[in-house]
Amino acid sequence: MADVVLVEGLAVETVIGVYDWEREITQRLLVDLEMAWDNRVPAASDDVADALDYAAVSERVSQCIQALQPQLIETAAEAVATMLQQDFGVSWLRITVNKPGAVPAATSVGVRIERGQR
Ligand SMILES: Nc1nc2c(c(=O)[nH]1)N=C([C@H](O)[C@@H](O)CO)CN2
Repeated sequence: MADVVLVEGLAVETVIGVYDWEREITQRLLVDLEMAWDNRVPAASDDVADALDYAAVSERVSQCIQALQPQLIETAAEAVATMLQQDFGVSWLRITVNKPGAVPAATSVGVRIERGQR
């Protein structure tokens, strides 16, 4: 399946980080998602119930990370992947989690993972 649903630059304000000072503040993560979905079905029905609802996905991704308050962005990415596969039935996904403020000399740092089969 070549079709995907995209979420790009989803800003998530959360407690995240390894160091003690990071546990006392919130920081911004930017999340990009590519999720396999057969978009021919919602295109034919014109019904959001047949679509992978990017608004619902975005809300759940934010909730997932904010509830977890992980130390590592790797942990955030893995938790989001598991949630999307289990709760939304996404068979394949690519997730990028950026932490733009983490390394002042870099525009951003982040991780990217792929899970499932296309
Ligand atoms: N691969 C990673 N390296 C680091 C992470 C991380 O989440 N993944 N986190 C930190 C600190 O929390 C850092 O962001 C503080 O500036 C260091 N390295």
